[in-house]
Amino acid sequence: MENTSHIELRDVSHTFDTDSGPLHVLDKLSLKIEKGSFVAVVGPSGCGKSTLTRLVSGLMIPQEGEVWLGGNIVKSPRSTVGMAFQNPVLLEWRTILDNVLLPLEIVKTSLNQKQREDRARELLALVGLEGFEDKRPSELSGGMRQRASLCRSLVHRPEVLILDEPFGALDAFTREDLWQIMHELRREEEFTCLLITHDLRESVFLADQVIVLSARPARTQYVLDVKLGDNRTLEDLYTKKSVDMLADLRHQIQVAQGRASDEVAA
Ligand SMILES: Nc1ncnc2c1ncn2[C@@H]1O[C@H](COP(=O)(O)OP(=O)(O)OP(=O)(O)O)[C@@H](O)[C@H]1O
Repeated sequence: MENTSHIELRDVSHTFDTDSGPLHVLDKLSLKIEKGSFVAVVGPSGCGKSTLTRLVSGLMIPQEGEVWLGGNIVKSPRSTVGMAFQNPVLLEWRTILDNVLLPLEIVKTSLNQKQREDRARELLALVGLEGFEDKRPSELSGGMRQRASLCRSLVHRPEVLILDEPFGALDAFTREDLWQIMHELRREEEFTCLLITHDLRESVFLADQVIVLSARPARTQYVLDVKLGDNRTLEDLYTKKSVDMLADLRHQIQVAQGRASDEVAA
C-alpha cells in the first residue's frame, strides 16, 4: 500500500501485562508525520508517550496495528533512528568525542576513522562544544552533556530523530539555549523529528505540529499546526499568536485530564 508519510501509526493498540493486571496504554492510535517535519507529542502523565517512541524506533512491536517508517513496517530496532533522552547517559570512561562517535562503531558506515572524527567534531562545533572534545562527561555542565548527547544521536545521520523529554531536567535558561541549538541543528541537518515533552512552550517553539494525546489508553485527541515561521525567536513566544496557541494546548491537556469540557474553547 502506498505510504507518503515518513512515520505513520495505523490503529496501534497496546496493553502491558503488569502485576496488577492488564494496562491498556494505546487505543487505536493513528498519526502521520511528514518527511522533514518536526512534531511534538504532549499528553497527560503516563498516557503512553514513551511507549510511542519505543514503537517508532522498533524497540517494541505493537500488539495491534502497524507502525510504518520510510515506507516499511517496523518489525525490529532501526539504525535509521537516532534517540536522545532526559538523561544523556554518556560513558564516563570515554571522552566527549568518543561518546559522540559511539553510534558509528555500531551502525554500518563507509566512513574511515578520520571522516568519522571530522563528522563528530563538525556536530560538536555546531552545538558550541568545540574545544571540549577531549573532556570527560563529568567535566561538563548538564546542558553541555545534553548537547553532546544530541550530537551522538545525529552522528550517523539518522533519518528520524526521537527526543524523549531531552530538556526536562535542565534549568529554564539552559533549556532555552538548547531549544535554539535544536533550531540550528535542524537548519544544518536533515531529519524528521518526534519530540516528547511536557513543556507546551517548548512544543510551540520547536515544532511544526503539536499532537495532544488523550489520557490512557491514548488516542490522538487534538492536532495543532504551529503557524510560526522557520526563523522563530524566543520573543515570538510572547506574541498574541503564540499565547493563543499555548492557551489552546493547555485547554486540550485539561480536557485530556478530564478537568475541562472539550466544548469550551480556551
Ligand atoms: N514495559 C512495561 N511494562 C508494564 N508497564 C509499562 C511498561 N512500560 C510502560 N508501562 C506503563 O505504561 C504506562 C505508559 O507509560 P509511558 O512511559 O509510555 O507513559 P508516558 O506518557 O511517557 O509517561 P510520562 O508522561 O510520565 O513520562 C505507564 O503507566 C507505565 O508505568
